[in-house]
Amino acid sequence: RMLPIVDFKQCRPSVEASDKEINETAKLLVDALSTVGFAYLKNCGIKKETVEEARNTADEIFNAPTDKKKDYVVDRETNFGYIGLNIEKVNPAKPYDYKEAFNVPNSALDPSTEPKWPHELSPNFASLTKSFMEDCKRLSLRILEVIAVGLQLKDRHALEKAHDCMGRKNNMGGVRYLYYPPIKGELELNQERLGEHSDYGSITLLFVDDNGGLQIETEGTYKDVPVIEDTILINIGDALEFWTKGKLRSTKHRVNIPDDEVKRNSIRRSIGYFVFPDDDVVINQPLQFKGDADVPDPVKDPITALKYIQQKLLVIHPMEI
Ligand SMILES: O=C(O)CCC(=O)C(=O)O
Ligand SMILES: [Fe+2]
Repeated sequence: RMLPIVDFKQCRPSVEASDKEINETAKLLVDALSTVGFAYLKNCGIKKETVEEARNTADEIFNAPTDKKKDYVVDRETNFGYIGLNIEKVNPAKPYDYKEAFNVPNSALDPSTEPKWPHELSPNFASLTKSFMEDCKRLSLRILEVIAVGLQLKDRHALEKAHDCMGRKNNMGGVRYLYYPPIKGELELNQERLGEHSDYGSITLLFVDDNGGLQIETEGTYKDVPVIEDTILINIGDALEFWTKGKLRSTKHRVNIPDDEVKRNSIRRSIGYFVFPDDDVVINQPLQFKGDADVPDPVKDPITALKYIQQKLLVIHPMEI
């Protein structure tokens, strides 16, 4: 097994943990995230049923006829909505991804916005997604605190403070439902279900189903990440790798098209909860570690999370379905 399993039982959002317990978990988690860049999280506090419900309500969208789904095609301004099969390349050097997706960015939860929720296709999608995102936010803030402890930051709440807008506007994170249909017809050479990429943000919570198929790059080759029941996956994104000057590792990963007939004919589903620093967080401002001298001056050439991530997004151009 390549990825460590980190038991989050003592650190779950609703639990009062002792410093000793937090420190132990923090060490294991940061060890994993600074080497492999991925870890399994056990006892994360989000119920299996909650994830199942969210998945099932998203299935109602994916199972709708194509012309219905077209009504909810992703809005390029807000990033809210549906992305069809063979539309997006997360690896621009590869053919289109053999996947469908539905994006719900954090801004969709802001009271000031009116996203076009697909009530007609899935009546409970909006409410279940909102409460799922609320759960993910709580867990993510807790994980950020534990990571800050593991990194020995001067202020153990420094990372949480940089994510204050999670779940509303001015933060590029959000949830993405992924739906990988059975493989049919001609494929392009080297086509994947999801091309090689690293995530852009701080951390990602990944909820995969039982089908397997995720692979991560280790020492130049892609290796299968086995499914472990009752765990979720967590990984580091580019912005946090950049901010920590490489202490935490953003590892490339993909979902390949399986050779196995049964797997090719199965639907695979996953949900990613993407955590990003708030838009205005300056991620080239060095983090402060315990023992560091006094607070340094603000950098002269600030790179905000928004600027950093927008630059990365330029390489992906979703088209109309
Ligand atoms: O579907 C998966 O397991 C991986 C999803 C992923 O890596 C992503 O959406 O960034
Ligand atoms: Fe990813």
